[in-house]
Amino acid sequence: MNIDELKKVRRDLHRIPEIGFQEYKTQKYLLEFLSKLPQTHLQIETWKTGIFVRVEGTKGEKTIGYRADIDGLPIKEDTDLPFLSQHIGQMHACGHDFHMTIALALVQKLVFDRPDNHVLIIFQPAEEGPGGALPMLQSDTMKKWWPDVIFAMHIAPELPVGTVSSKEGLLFANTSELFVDWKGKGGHAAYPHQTKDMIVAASSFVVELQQIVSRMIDPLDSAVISIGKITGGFVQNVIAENARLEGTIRTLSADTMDSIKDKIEKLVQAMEIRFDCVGSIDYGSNYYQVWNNGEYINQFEQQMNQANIVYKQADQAMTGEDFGYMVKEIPGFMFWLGVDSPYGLHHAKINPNEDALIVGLKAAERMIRYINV
Ligand SMILES: CC(=O)N[C@@H](CCC[C@H](N)C(=O)O)C(=O)O
Repeated sequence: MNIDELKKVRRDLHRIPEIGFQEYKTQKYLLEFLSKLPQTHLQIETWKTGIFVRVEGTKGEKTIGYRADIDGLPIKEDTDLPFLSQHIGQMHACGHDFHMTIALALVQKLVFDRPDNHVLIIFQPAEEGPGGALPMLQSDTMKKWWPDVIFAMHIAPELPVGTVSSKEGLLFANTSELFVDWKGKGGHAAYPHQTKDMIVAASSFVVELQQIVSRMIDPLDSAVISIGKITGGFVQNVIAENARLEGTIRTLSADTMDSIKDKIEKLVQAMEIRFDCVGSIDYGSNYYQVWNNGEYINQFEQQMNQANIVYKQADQAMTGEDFGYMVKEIPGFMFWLGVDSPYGLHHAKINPNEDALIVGLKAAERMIRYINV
């Protein structure tokens, strides 16, 4: 695909974002694209809303895995792009439209100019939640086509086009979702003493929560607790009987994650006593950290230098990625692809520079053809 074809595919996909495990139109689009390629050395198997694509290598000694995530986010797009999301309230605000486009272009290149090794391209649903990587990893198709090495990319709005970035060891954090439901007693807004106000309980809890990271975690360690959504109540003059908080916890180690969860549980108990209410915690989905293999990061840096793509040393980030489960089981790595957008990941105005599609394709293809397994 040339840049115009890459842009077209990216824009088609950008128009139809779908959240985790509902990527039906996305899967259909991907399958239609793949069905138009010569099928002789191509094997395609669907898994839920995801797809496994295997390109048979000419020598076939090893299998190189490459993973692209395919889901969008429940965000209302706030751009004036002509290819704006057609699904109101859903958006590719994390670059998965880029990731898929590059993966499709990669398959196309590889079927016309086959590599020595086999290649397994994984179109994975539900990266933003509840997580498709772990169940895909455990699937029969994955076991049958198990790769010897695996890698993936993620767009980086803060990096210029022409740049990639990564590091050995920990790249992305351990994550856990956090949902807390509060149940008290509703009533008339003028008679608060007859109620158990869950707006006040939930608000106090959010404020107290901030002190776990700032006062109870070693400042030389790092952690994040963010609440992204609060719901509760029905109308301005009725005290809310229920409230719900939705957030996420990020840590650099599994031990710190356990310690934070323990502190959150104690805080909920304390709030139950203070507000005479019931708090219930659900940790939703948890992602294992992304740990990059040092040997492959060295190779990646060398290959990028030879391809005239600028390689920068990355810092570890508090983003999460269920790709962490894949590199836990299979040696590999993840890297950032510079897309130069003033708005960051998960922002309703993010608009990555499409020139980066060529760079991402070149970087991925180079690794697939030249990685030394
Ligand atoms: C790359 C990226 O932005 N990933 C997401 C993963 C979210 C996992 C889960 N829903 C959670 O919030 O813990 C991220 O927000 O980092």
